Amino acid sequence: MAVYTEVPFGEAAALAEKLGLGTLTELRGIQGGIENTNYFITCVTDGVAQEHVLTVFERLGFDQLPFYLRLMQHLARKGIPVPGPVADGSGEILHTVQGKPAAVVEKLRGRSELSPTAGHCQAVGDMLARMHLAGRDFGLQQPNLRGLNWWNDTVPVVLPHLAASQRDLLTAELAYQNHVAALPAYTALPRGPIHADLFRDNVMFEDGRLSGFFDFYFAGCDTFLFDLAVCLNDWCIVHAEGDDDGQHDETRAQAMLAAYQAVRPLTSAERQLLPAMLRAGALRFWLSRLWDWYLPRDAAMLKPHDPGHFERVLRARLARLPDLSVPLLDAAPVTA
Ligand SMILES: Nc1ncnc2c1ncn2[C@@H]1O[C@H](COP(=O)(O)OP(=O)(O)O)[C@@H](O)[C@H]1O
Ligand SMILES: N[C@@H](CCOP(=O)(O)O)C(=O)O
Repeated sequence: MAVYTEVPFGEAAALAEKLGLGTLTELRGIQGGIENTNYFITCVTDGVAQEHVLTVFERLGFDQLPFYLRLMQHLARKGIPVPGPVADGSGEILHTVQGKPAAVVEKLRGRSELSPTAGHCQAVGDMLARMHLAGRDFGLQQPNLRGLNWWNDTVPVVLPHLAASQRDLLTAELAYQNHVAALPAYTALPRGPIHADLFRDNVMFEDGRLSGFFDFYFAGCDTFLFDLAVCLNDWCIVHAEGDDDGQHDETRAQAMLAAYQAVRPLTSAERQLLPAMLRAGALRFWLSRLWDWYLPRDAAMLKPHDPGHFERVLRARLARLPDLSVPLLDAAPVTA
């Protein structure tokens, strides 16, 4: 668990009261997560206890946060199961805790599904496509802050820590992704607000049904295809504790792709660039994990993710392109 900022009970209680949540009775640091400080807060009003999540943002600034919080609000209002941020009396959803930006959002029901079936992947593909459609008329713009520019800036920072074969792979893949970004097909890819980190631990299921997407704090405007590739790389691979080889599980991958396409069919440019985006998704998380690993921040409890996993995923995407031939669908696309 990462608790970078210890929040005094009194300060959390004052915020809860300001937000009309009632009397704070419990403030509990959350297991899991790596980026921000998170607490479950329990508040009581008229004898009824309700839980929310208090997030103190560690890297994102006051100027960047309205994009994420308003996006969550926008999607929640459009029926996408996303935790809505709690506003104060004046409608403000961005707050301050320990001098840092903070938000309080609804607590989703359910739990993460770390060993997903094809059914779970189907549910995620369906909701991901609905989310992409629902985000098309969102008014704020912000780039994916962990996109190509960040990769170009960060690769030189981690290279000195790596073995020669890793340096070669990272450098070559970065060059390839810069090449892809300049292709006309890439420019033609449909774009909009994307989650950009929709891993298994950022989705909740309750009684087998998808109950929500959360952790939008890596979201940004980017290609929908990148978002889908990030999901395929996490939800639809053969997971073997400690020694996975990054290979796709074809059944789950097809389930996710088919469900996504039943809502928003991929364009020809997207079909063409899916393999490149699978590589991009692997590069993105290999790089951020290397960065967290070799340049760690102080946290009360923090378990960095294994960078080697995404190195294996990237090598697997290079060695064998998965058979992700996109099935032709009869289903009429859903419009938002
Ligand atoms: N809205 C929410 N509803 C329920 N649980 C949540 C919610 N937000 C966060 N959590 C819990 O907190 C953990 C860490 O949150 P996460 O957003 O992944 O952290 P980080 O901000 O560090 O990325 C999650 O694994 C989940 O258990
Ligand atoms: N999903 C990323 C890490 C991002 O942090 P989290 O808060 O979603 O755990 C990864 O697995 O590297």
